[in-house]
Amino acid sequence: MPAPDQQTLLSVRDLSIAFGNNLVPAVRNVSFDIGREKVGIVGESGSGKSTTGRAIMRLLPPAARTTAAVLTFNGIPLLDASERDLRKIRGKDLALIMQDPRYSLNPLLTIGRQVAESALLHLNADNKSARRHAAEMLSRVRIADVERVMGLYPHQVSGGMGQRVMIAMMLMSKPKLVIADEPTSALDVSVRQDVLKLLDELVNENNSGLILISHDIRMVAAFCQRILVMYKGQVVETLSDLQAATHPYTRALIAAMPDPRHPTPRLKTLDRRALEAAEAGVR
Ligand SMILES: Nc1ncnc2c1ncn2[C@@H]1O[C@H](COP(=O)(O)OP(=O)(O)OP(=O)(O)O)[C@@H](O)[C@H]1O
Repeated sequence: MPAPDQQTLLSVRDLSIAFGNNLVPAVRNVSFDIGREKVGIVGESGSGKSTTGRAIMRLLPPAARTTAAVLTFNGIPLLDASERDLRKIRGKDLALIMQDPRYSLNPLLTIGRQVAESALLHLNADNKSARRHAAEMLSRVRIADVERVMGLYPHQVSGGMGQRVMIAMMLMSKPKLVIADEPTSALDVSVRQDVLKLLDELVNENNSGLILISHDIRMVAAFCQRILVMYKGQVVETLSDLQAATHPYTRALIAAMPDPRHPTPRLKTLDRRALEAAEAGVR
């Protein structure tokens, strides 16, 4: 019997997704398992990372045709689940943190009200204890002056603070699995590392699984035990150490990201021709 934290939370086998009449699928035969561990999905823009994350949440638009041999979360086959079942899973056991808190927070509700609503919904709390849970969770994400911030509207807080609020809301229910889709790319560079560290800390504390989606392979490597590299909708390589990268696309991604230990004046750009040639050689 595997140790509890090795148990599979999410199983994905041969996940493929096509949009509308497009013959080329945006995601092709993606397979992986994840337990209570941190797994990164990396790739350039358009490689299919977000579409994969949204398919797991069952949040793709109706134009998306999703097929999979297996897509189960916590033993529940997600493709067969009703909208009612999905609503019970989302936000409670399976949480999504998106790129830009400005679009994920409700502009019409104060921060305090929306964080408290998350407690009302997922912790079975009454109004008074929901507000207390909200205040506790906001201090947990290192927001100083919680009472004042609870009275503010989303447009009155910075991007970094907005993302802390999102993290507080999403992690309130101690979800089994968190999907963070470019959680810091809309934020000022100076606060990115702090927000990631905070997310990492809370995921560790709750013993949740994490799927961290990003184009920044070095950043993902700093937080995740395993990295899936996506290229044109497929997983081309799975790594636990960047040094072990063999696929030319992965190497190109690594070379295209700044290494803080070895700053260089110019970064390499992806060499499309070499990649296409390598791909043709594989076929
Ligand atoms: N709603 C949609 N309708 C049609 N095509 C879509 C839709 N959503 C995504 N796609 C297509 O699916 C492919 C994969 O997009 P996806 O957003 O998953 O990539 P990504 O790797 O997450 O990139 P980014 O980092 O830019 O979000 C792209 O070719 C995109 O145009």
